[in-house]
Amino acid sequence: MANQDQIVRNYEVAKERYAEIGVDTEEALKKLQDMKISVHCWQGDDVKGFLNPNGELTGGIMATGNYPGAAQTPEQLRQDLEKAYSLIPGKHKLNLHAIYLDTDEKVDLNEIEPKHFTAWVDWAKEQGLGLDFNPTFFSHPMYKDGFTLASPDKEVRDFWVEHGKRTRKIAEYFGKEIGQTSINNFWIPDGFKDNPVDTLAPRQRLMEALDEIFAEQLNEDFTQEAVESKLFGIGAEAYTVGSHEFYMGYGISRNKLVCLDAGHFHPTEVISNKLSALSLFSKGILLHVSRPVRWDSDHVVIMDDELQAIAREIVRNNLLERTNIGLDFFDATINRIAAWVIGTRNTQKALLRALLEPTAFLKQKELEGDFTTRLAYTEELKDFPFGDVWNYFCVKNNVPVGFDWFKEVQHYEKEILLNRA
Ligand SMILES: C[C@H](O)[C@H](O)[C@@H](O)C(=O)CO
Ligand SMILES: [Mn+2]
Repeated sequence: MANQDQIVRNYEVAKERYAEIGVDTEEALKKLQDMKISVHCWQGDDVKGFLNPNGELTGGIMATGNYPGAAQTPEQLRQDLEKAYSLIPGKHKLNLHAIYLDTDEKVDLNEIEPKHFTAWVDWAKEQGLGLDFNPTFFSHPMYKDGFTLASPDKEVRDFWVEHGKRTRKIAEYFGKEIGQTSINNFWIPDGFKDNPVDTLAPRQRLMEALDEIFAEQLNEDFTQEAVESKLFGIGAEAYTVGSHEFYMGYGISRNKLVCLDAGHFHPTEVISNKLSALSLFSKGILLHVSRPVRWDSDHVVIMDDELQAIAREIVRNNLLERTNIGLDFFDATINRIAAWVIGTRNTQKALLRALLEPTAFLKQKELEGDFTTRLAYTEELKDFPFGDVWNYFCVKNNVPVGFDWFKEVQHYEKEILLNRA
Protein backbone atom coordinates (compact mmCIF):
# COMPACT_ATOMS: atom_id res chain seq x y z
CA MET A 1 0.00 0.00 0.00
CA ALA A 2 1.47 3.36 -1.04
CA ASN A 3 2.49 5.69 1.79
CA GLN A 4 0.38 8.83 1.47
CA ASP A 5 2.66 11.09 3.57
CA GLN A 6 5.57 10.12 1.38
CA ILE A 7 3.54 10.87 -1.75
CA VAL A 8 2.72 14.35 -0.47
CA ARG A 9 6.37 14.98 0.42
CA ASN A 10 7.50 13.82 -3.03
CA TYR A 11 4.90 16.06 -4.61
CA GLU A 12 6.23 19.10 -2.73
CA VAL A 13 9.73 18.43 -4.09
CA ALA A 14 8.36 17.95 -7.62
CA LYS A 15 6.33 21.15 -7.34
CA GLU A 16 9.50 23.14 -6.57
CA ARG A 17 11.38 21.51 -9.41
CA TYR A 18 8.65 22.43 -11.91
CA ALA A 19 8.34 25.93 -10.45
CA GLU A 20 12.03 26.49 -11.31
CA ILE A 21 11.12 26.27 -15.01
CA GLY A 22 7.96 28.33 -14.60
CA VAL A 23 5.43 25.49 -14.40
CA ASP A 24 2.65 25.74 -11.82
CA THR A 25 1.76 22.16 -10.86
CA GLU A 26 -1.38 23.23 -9.00
CA GLU A 27 -2.68 24.91 -12.14
CA ALA A 28 -1.90 21.79 -14.18
CA LEU A 29 -3.75 19.58 -11.71
CA LYS A 30 -6.77 21.87 -11.75
CA LYS A 31 -6.95 21.58 -15.54
CA LEU A 32 -6.52 17.82 -15.45
CA GLN A 33 -9.33 17.53 -12.93
CA ASP A 34 -11.74 19.05 -15.47
CA MET A 35 -10.74 16.79 -18.36
CA LYS A 36 -13.36 14.15 -18.97
CA ILE A 37 -12.46 10.98 -20.77
CA SER A 38 -15.28 9.11 -22.52
CA VAL A 39 -14.75 5.49 -21.52
CA HIS A 40 -16.15 3.07 -24.11
CA CYS A 41 -18.53 0.41 -22.82
CA TRP A 42 -17.53 -2.13 -25.49
CA GLN A 43 -14.20 -3.10 -23.88
CA GLY A 44 -16.31 -4.78 -21.17
CA ASP A 45 -17.82 -7.50 -23.38
CA ASP A 46 -15.78 -7.61 -26.61
CA VAL A 47 -18.33 -5.51 -28.56
CA LYS A 48 -21.17 -8.02 -28.15
CA GLY A 49 -23.88 -5.77 -26.72
CA PHE A 50 -27.30 -6.94 -25.56
CA LEU A 51 -29.36 -6.82 -28.74
CA ASN A 52 -28.00 -10.03 -30.19
CA PRO A 53 -25.01 -11.01 -28.02
CA ASN A 54 -24.57 -14.42 -29.61
CA GLY A 55 -24.49 -13.06 -33.15
CA GLU A 56 -21.38 -12.47 -35.20
CA LEU A 57 -19.32 -9.27 -34.74
CA THR A 58 -19.40 -7.77 -38.25
CA GLY A 59 -18.46 -4.45 -39.82
CA GLY A 60 -14.83 -5.44 -40.35
CA ILE A 61 -13.76 -5.16 -36.71
CA MET A 62 -12.55 -7.98 -34.50
CA ALA A 63 -12.04 -8.75 -30.83
CA THR A 64 -9.59 -11.58 -30.20
CA GLY A 65 -9.14 -13.52 -26.97
CA ASN A 66 -11.26 -15.34 -24.46
CA TYR A 67 -10.28 -13.96 -21.06
CA PRO A 68 -12.79 -15.15 -18.46
CA GLY A 69 -15.41 -12.95 -16.82
CA ALA A 70 -16.76 -10.81 -19.68
CA ALA A 71 -19.96 -8.98 -18.73
CA GLN A 72 -23.06 -10.73 -20.07
CA THR A 73 -25.82 -8.46 -18.80
CA PRO A 74 -26.23 -4.70 -18.42
CA GLU A 75 -26.02 -5.17 -14.64
CA GLN A 76 -22.68 -6.97 -14.92
CA LEU A 77 -21.34 -4.37 -17.32
CA ARG A 78 -22.32 -1.57 -14.93
CA GLN A 79 -20.78 -3.44 -12.02
CA ASP A 80 -17.49 -3.79 -13.95
CA LEU A 81 -17.57 -0.18 -15.05
CA GLU A 82 -18.11 0.95 -11.46
CA LYS A 83 -15.02 -0.98 -10.46
CA ALA A 84 -13.01 0.59 -13.27
CA TYR A 85 -14.19 4.15 -12.54
CA SER A 86 -13.34 3.68 -8.85
CA LEU A 87 -9.70 3.20 -9.90
CA ILE A 88 -9.56 6.19 -12.28
CA PRO A 89 -9.12 9.69 -10.83
CA GLY A 90 -11.83 12.28 -11.63
CA LYS A 91 -15.37 12.19 -13.02
CA HIS A 92 -15.76 11.05 -16.60
CA LYS A 93 -18.22 9.94 -19.27
CA LEU A 94 -19.43 6.58 -20.53
CA ASN A 95 -19.66 5.96 -24.26
CA LEU A 96 -22.54 3.62 -25.12
CA HIS A 97 -23.30 1.89 -28.40
CA ALA A 98 -26.92 1.41 -29.45
CA ILE A 99 -26.64 -2.39 -29.10
CA TYR A 100 -26.16 -1.88 -25.34
CA LEU A 101 -29.84 -1.10 -24.76
CA ASP A 102 -31.24 -2.31 -21.44
CA THR A 103 -34.79 -3.58 -21.88
CA ASP A 104 -36.90 -6.74 -21.73
CA GLU A 105 -38.77 -5.62 -24.85
CA LYS A 106 -37.81 -7.22 -28.15
CA VAL A 107 -36.88 -4.21 -30.26
CA ASP A 108 -34.79 -3.79 -33.36
CA LEU A 109 -32.29 -1.05 -34.15
CA ASN A 110 -34.88 0.87 -36.20
CA GLU A 111 -37.27 0.84 -33.22
CA ILE A 112 -35.10 1.88 -30.28
CA GLU A 113 -36.25 4.77 -28.11
CA PRO A 114 -35.01 6.65 -25.04
CA LYS A 115 -37.09 4.38 -22.81
CA HIS A 116 -34.81 1.48 -23.70
CA PHE A 117 -31.90 3.33 -22.09
CA THR A 118 -33.45 4.72 -18.89
CA ALA A 119 -31.53 2.25 -16.71
CA TRP A 120 -28.26 3.64 -18.09
CA VAL A 121 -29.37 7.20 -17.45
CA ASP A 122 -30.43 6.47 -13.87
CA TRP A 123 -27.13 4.76 -13.23
CA ALA A 124 -25.08 7.52 -14.87
CA LYS A 125 -26.82 10.13 -12.70
CA GLU A 126 -26.12 8.10 -9.59
CA GLN A 127 -22.44 7.75 -10.57
CA GLY A 128 -22.00 11.37 -11.70
CA LEU A 129 -21.10 10.34 -15.25
CA GLY A 130 -21.82 11.94 -18.61
CA LEU A 131 -23.16 9.76 -21.44
CA ASP A 132 -22.06 9.65 -25.07
CA PHE A 133 -23.64 7.52 -27.76
CA ASN A 134 -23.10 5.72 -31.09
CA PRO A 135 -25.46 4.23 -33.63
CA THR A 136 -24.48 0.60 -34.36
CA PHE A 137 -24.15 0.07 -38.11
CA PHE A 138 -22.85 -3.51 -37.81
CA SER A 139 -23.49 -6.94 -36.24
CA HIS A 140 -26.98 -7.00 -37.75
CA PRO A 141 -28.63 -8.86 -40.68
CA MET A 142 -29.34 -5.54 -42.40
CA TYR A 143 -25.58 -5.02 -42.77
CA LYS A 144 -25.84 -6.53 -46.23
CA ASP A 145 -22.88 -7.43 -48.44
CA GLY A 146 -20.77 -5.06 -46.38
CA PHE A 147 -23.11 -2.10 -46.80
CA THR A 148 -25.58 -0.10 -44.67
CA LEU A 149 -26.20 3.60 -45.37
CA ALA A 150 -24.35 3.48 -48.68
CA SER A 151 -26.14 0.36 -49.89
CA PRO A 152 -27.58 0.38 -53.40
CA ASP A 153 -30.68 -1.25 -51.87
CA LYS A 154 -33.12 1.42 -50.68
CA GLU A 155 -34.72 -0.89 -48.14
CA VAL A 156 -31.33 -1.37 -46.48
CA ARG A 157 -30.60 2.35 -46.53
CA ASP A 158 -34.02 3.20 -45.10
CA PHE A 159 -33.56 0.79 -42.22
CA TRP A 160 -30.28 2.42 -41.24
CA VAL A 161 -31.52 5.97 -41.78
CA GLU A 162 -34.27 5.24 -39.29
CA HIS A 163 -31.71 3.80 -36.87
CA GLY A 164 -29.52 6.90 -37.19
CA LYS A 165 -32.49 9.20 -36.54
CA ARG A 166 -33.49 7.25 -33.48
CA THR A 167 -30.00 7.41 -31.98
CA ARG A 168 -30.12 11.20 -32.25
CA LYS A 169 -33.25 11.24 -30.10
CA ILE A 170 -31.60 8.97 -27.56
CA ALA A 171 -28.48 11.14 -27.41
CA GLU A 172 -30.70 14.21 -27.04
CA TYR A 173 -32.45 12.49 -24.14
CA PHE A 174 -29.06 11.72 -22.52
CA GLY A 175 -28.02 15.36 -22.82
CA LYS A 176 -31.28 16.68 -21.39
CA GLU A 177 -31.34 14.25 -18.48
CA ILE A 178 -27.69 14.43 -17.50
CA GLY A 179 -27.00 18.10 -18.24
CA GLN A 180 -23.89 17.38 -20.32
CA THR A 181 -23.73 17.37 -24.11
CA SER A 182 -23.96 13.83 -25.44
CA ILE A 183 -21.63 13.26 -28.38
CA ASN A 184 -23.27 10.92 -30.90
CA ASN A 185 -20.59 9.40 -33.11
CA PHE A 186 -21.37 7.97 -36.53
CA TRP A 187 -19.02 5.29 -37.83
CA ILE A 188 -20.26 3.47 -40.92
CA PRO A 189 -18.25 0.40 -42.00
CA ASP A 190 -19.43 0.22 -45.63
CA GLY A 191 -16.82 -0.78 -48.16
CA PHE A 192 -15.56 -3.22 -50.78
CA LYS A 193 -13.07 -6.05 -50.38
CA ASP A 194 -11.74 -5.56 -53.89
CA ASN A 195 -11.31 -2.62 -56.22
CA PRO A 196 -14.61 -1.00 -57.11
CA VAL A 197 -15.28 0.57 -60.46
CA ASP A 198 -17.62 3.22 -59.16
CA THR A 199 -16.09 4.92 -56.14
CA LEU A 200 -18.37 7.94 -56.34
CA ALA A 201 -21.93 6.56 -56.20
CA PRO A 202 -21.57 4.90 -52.75
CA ARG A 203 -20.17 8.15 -51.36
CA GLN A 204 -23.04 10.08 -52.90
CA ARG A 205 -25.50 7.66 -51.27
CA LEU A 206 -23.75 7.90 -47.90
CA MET A 207 -23.80 11.69 -48.06
CA GLU A 208 -27.50 11.76 -48.88
CA ALA A 209 -28.39 9.22 -46.20
CA LEU A 210 -26.48 11.19 -43.57
CA ASP A 211 -28.17 14.40 -44.68
CA GLU A 212 -31.52 12.69 -44.19
CA ILE A 213 -30.55 11.53 -40.71
CA PHE A 214 -29.33 14.99 -39.71
CA ALA A 215 -32.18 16.94 -41.32
CA GLU A 216 -33.88 17.73 -38.02
CA GLN A 217 -32.11 20.45 -36.05
CA LEU A 218 -31.51 19.40 -32.45
CA ASN A 219 -30.38 21.55 -29.56
CA GLU A 220 -26.59 21.30 -29.51
CA ASP A 221 -26.47 21.83 -25.76
CA PHE A 222 -27.96 18.36 -25.54
CA THR A 223 -26.31 16.52 -28.39
CA GLN A 224 -23.71 16.99 -31.09
CA GLU A 225 -22.87 14.56 -33.84
CA ALA A 226 -19.42 13.40 -34.89
CA VAL A 227 -18.44 11.51 -38.04
CA GLU A 228 -15.63 8.92 -38.00
CA SER A 229 -13.57 7.98 -41.04
CA LYS A 230 -11.60 4.81 -41.68
CA LEU A 231 -9.03 3.63 -44.17
CA PHE A 232 -10.05 -0.02 -44.31
CA GLY A 233 -11.67 -2.85 -42.37
CA ILE A 234 -11.59 -6.63 -42.58
CA GLY A 235 -13.47 -7.42 -45.79
CA ALA A 236 -13.31 -3.79 -46.88
CA GLU A 237 -9.60 -3.67 -47.67
CA ALA A 238 -9.77 -1.97 -51.05
CA TYR A 239 -12.27 0.79 -50.44
CA THR A 240 -14.10 2.34 -47.52
CA VAL A 241 -16.93 4.69 -48.41
CA GLY A 242 -16.45 6.90 -45.35
CA SER A 243 -12.81 7.75 -45.93
CA HIS A 244 -10.90 10.58 -44.21
CA GLU A 245 -11.40 12.98 -47.11
CA PHE A 246 -15.11 12.14 -47.21
CA TYR A 247 -15.63 13.02 -43.56
CA MET A 248 -13.29 16.02 -43.54
CA GLY A 249 -15.55 17.43 -46.22
CA TYR A 250 -18.76 16.21 -44.70
CA GLY A 251 -18.00 17.27 -41.13
CA ILE A 252 -16.77 20.73 -42.05
CA SER A 253 -19.57 21.45 -44.55
CA ARG A 254 -22.32 20.10 -42.23
CA ASN A 255 -20.98 21.60 -39.02
CA LYS A 256 -20.34 18.24 -37.37
CA LEU A 257 -17.45 17.19 -35.16
CA VAL A 258 -14.78 15.27 -37.04
CA CYS A 259 -13.72 12.08 -35.28
CA LEU A 260 -10.13 10.90 -35.63
CA ASP A 261 -9.45 7.32 -34.60
CA ALA A 262 -5.74 6.61 -34.05
CA GLY A 263 -6.08 3.24 -35.81
CA HIS A 264 -7.90 4.42 -38.93
CA PHE A 265 -5.01 5.60 -41.07
CA HIS A 266 -2.00 4.20 -42.88
CA PRO A 267 0.34 2.45 -40.41
CA THR A 268 2.87 5.29 -40.27
CA GLU A 269 0.29 8.08 -40.36
CA VAL A 270 -0.49 9.66 -36.99
CA ILE A 271 -3.52 11.63 -35.85
CA SER A 272 -1.46 13.90 -33.55
CA ASN A 273 -0.15 15.61 -36.67
CA LYS A 274 -3.68 16.36 -37.90
CA LEU A 275 -5.12 18.13 -34.88
CA SER A 276 -3.89 21.69 -35.34
CA ALA A 277 -4.77 21.79 -39.04
CA LEU A 278 -8.22 20.32 -38.47
CA SER A 279 -8.85 22.71 -35.58
CA LEU A 280 -8.60 25.67 -37.95
CA PHE A 281 -11.55 24.48 -40.00
CA SER A 282 -13.76 22.16 -37.99
CA LYS A 283 -16.19 23.11 -35.31
CA GLY A 284 -14.65 20.52 -32.99
CA ILE A 285 -12.90 17.21 -32.80
CA LEU A 286 -13.68 13.83 -31.31
CA LEU A 287 -10.74 11.57 -30.62
CA HIS A 288 -10.84 7.82 -30.54
CA VAL A 289 -7.68 7.14 -28.63
CA SER A 290 -6.60 3.67 -29.64
CA ARG A 291 -3.39 1.76 -30.45
CA PRO A 292 -3.03 0.12 -33.83
CA VAL A 293 -0.40 -2.61 -33.99
CA ARG A 294 0.29 -3.12 -37.72
CA TRP A 295 -3.42 -2.65 -38.47
CA ASP A 296 -6.50 -1.21 -36.71
CA SER A 297 -6.07 -3.80 -33.98
CA ASP A 298 -7.54 -1.70 -31.13
CA HIS A 299 -4.89 -2.59 -28.56
CA VAL A 300 -5.07 -1.00 -25.11
CA VAL A 301 -3.55 2.46 -25.07
CA ILE A 302 -0.05 2.56 -23.59
CA MET A 303 2.26 5.48 -22.80
CA ASP A 304 3.84 5.50 -26.23
CA ASP A 305 5.11 8.36 -28.37
CA GLU A 306 1.84 8.86 -30.22
CA LEU A 307 -0.27 9.07 -27.07
CA GLN A 308 2.08 11.74 -25.70
CA ALA A 309 2.11 13.56 -29.02
CA ILE A 310 -1.72 13.64 -29.09
CA ALA A 311 -1.81 15.05 -25.56
CA ARG A 312 0.87 17.64 -26.32
CA GLU A 313 -0.94 18.81 -29.46
CA ILE A 314 -4.16 19.29 -27.51
CA VAL A 315 -2.48 21.17 -24.67
CA ARG A 316 0.08 23.22 -26.60
CA ASN A 317 -2.49 24.38 -29.14
CA ASN A 318 -5.13 25.08 -26.53
CA LEU A 319 -7.61 22.68 -28.07
CA LEU A 320 -9.05 21.32 -24.85
CA GLU A 321 -12.31 23.20 -25.14
CA ARG A 322 -13.03 21.88 -28.61
CA THR A 323 -11.71 18.35 -28.26
CA ASN A 324 -13.72 15.46 -26.91
CA ILE A 325 -11.50 12.64 -25.79
CA GLY A 326 -12.91 9.14 -26.19
CA LEU A 327 -11.24 5.74 -25.99
CA ASP A 328 -11.62 2.93 -28.50
CA PHE A 329 -9.86 -0.35 -27.85
CA PHE A 330 -11.02 -3.87 -27.12
CA ASP A 331 -8.64 -6.55 -26.01
CA ALA A 332 -10.22 -9.84 -24.92
CA THR A 333 -6.90 -11.49 -23.98
CA ILE A 334 -6.55 -9.60 -20.70
CA ASN A 335 -8.68 -8.62 -17.74
CA ARG A 336 -11.15 -6.15 -19.23
CA ILE A 337 -11.30 -3.91 -16.18
CA ALA A 338 -7.51 -3.64 -16.17
CA ALA A 339 -7.74 -2.71 -19.86
CA TRP A 340 -10.06 0.20 -19.08
CA VAL A 341 -7.97 1.37 -16.14
CA ILE A 342 -4.63 1.16 -17.96
CA GLY A 343 -5.94 2.92 -21.08
CA THR A 344 -7.76 5.67 -19.22
CA ARG A 345 -5.05 6.36 -16.67
CA ASN A 346 -2.44 6.46 -19.43
CA THR A 347 -4.49 8.99 -21.37
CA GLN A 348 -4.78 11.15 -18.27
CA LYS A 349 -1.07 10.77 -17.51
CA ALA A 350 -0.16 11.83 -21.03
CA LEU A 351 -2.35 14.92 -20.64
CA LEU A 352 -0.73 15.71 -17.30
CA ARG A 353 2.75 15.41 -18.82
CA ALA A 354 1.71 17.87 -21.49
CA LEU A 355 0.23 20.24 -18.92
CA LEU A 356 3.55 20.21 -17.05
CA GLU A 357 5.43 21.89 -19.89
CA PRO A 358 6.37 25.60 -19.87
CA THR A 359 4.39 26.03 -23.10
CA ALA A 360 4.38 29.83 -23.34
CA PHE A 361 8.14 29.97 -22.71
CA LEU A 362 8.85 27.31 -25.33
CA LYS A 363 6.68 29.04 -27.91
CA GLN A 364 8.51 32.30 -27.26
CA LYS A 365 11.92 30.65 -27.71
CA GLU A 366 10.73 29.09 -30.95
CA LEU A 367 9.51 32.45 -32.19
CA GLU A 368 12.92 33.93 -31.42
CA GLY A 369 14.54 31.17 -33.45
CA ASP A 370 16.22 29.74 -30.35
CA PHE A 371 15.85 26.09 -31.30
CA THR A 372 18.70 25.02 -29.00
CA THR A 373 16.75 26.09 -25.92
CA ARG A 374 13.66 24.40 -27.33
CA LEU A 375 15.47 21.09 -27.73
CA ALA A 376 17.31 21.32 -24.40
CA TYR A 377 14.09 21.95 -22.48
CA THR A 378 11.92 19.41 -24.22
CA GLU A 379 14.59 16.75 -23.68
CA GLU A 380 15.35 17.61 -20.03
CA LEU A 381 11.63 17.67 -19.29
CA LYS A 382 11.48 13.97 -20.04
CA ASP A 383 13.31 13.31 -16.75
CA PHE A 384 11.22 15.64 -14.62
CA PRO A 385 9.28 13.96 -11.77
CA PHE A 386 5.86 13.94 -13.39
CA GLY A 387 5.11 10.60 -11.69
CA ASP A 388 5.16 12.31 -8.29
CA VAL A 389 2.59 14.82 -9.50
CA TRP A 390 0.44 12.00 -10.90
CA ASN A 391 0.61 10.02 -7.64
CA TYR A 392 -0.47 13.11 -5.71
CA PHE A 393 -3.39 13.56 -8.14
CA CYS A 394 -4.49 9.98 -7.42
CA VAL A 395 -4.28 10.56 -3.65
CA LYS A 396 -6.27 13.79 -3.95
CA ASN A 397 -8.94 11.90 -5.90
CA ASN A 398 -9.01 9.02 -3.46
CA VAL A 399 -7.97 6.40 -5.98
CA PRO A 400 -5.15 3.87 -5.59
CA VAL A 401 -1.56 4.83 -6.41
CA GLY A 402 0.79 2.69 -8.49
CA PHE A 403 0.22 -1.07 -8.34
CA ASP A 404 -2.44 -0.68 -5.66
CA TRP A 405 -5.15 -0.36 -8.34
CA PHE A 406 -4.00 -3.63 -9.86
CA LYS A 407 -4.32 -5.48 -6.56
CA GLU A 408 -7.94 -4.35 -6.45
CA VAL A 409 -8.54 -5.64 -9.97
CA GLN A 410 -6.97 -8.98 -9.06
CA HIS A 411 -9.20 -9.22 -6.02
CA TYR A 412 -12.30 -8.33 -8.09
CA GLU A 413 -11.37 -10.94 -10.68
CA LYS A 414 -11.13 -13.64 -8.01
CA GLU A 415 -14.31 -12.65 -6.19
CA ILE A 416 -16.59 -11.60 -9.06
CA LEU A 417 -15.33 -12.31 -12.58
CA LEU A 418 -14.23 -15.91 -12.08
CA ASN A 419 -17.55 -16.75 -10.46
CA ARG A 420 -19.54 -15.73 -13.52
CA ALA A 421 -21.08 -18.65 -15.41
C1 LIG B 1 -17.14 -0.16 -31.80
C2 LIG B 1 -16.82 1.21 -32.37
O1 LIG B 1 -17.89 1.86 -32.89
C3 LIG B 1 -15.76 1.09 -33.40
O2 LIG B 1 -14.58 0.70 -32.76
C4 LIG B 1 -15.49 2.32 -34.26
O3 LIG B 1 -15.37 3.50 -33.53
C5 LIG B 1 -14.26 2.01 -34.97
O4 LIG B 1 -13.24 2.56 -34.67
C6 LIG B 1 -14.30 0.96 -36.01
O5 LIG B 1 -13.04 0.61 -36.43
MN1 LIG C 1 -13.20 4.31 -33.45
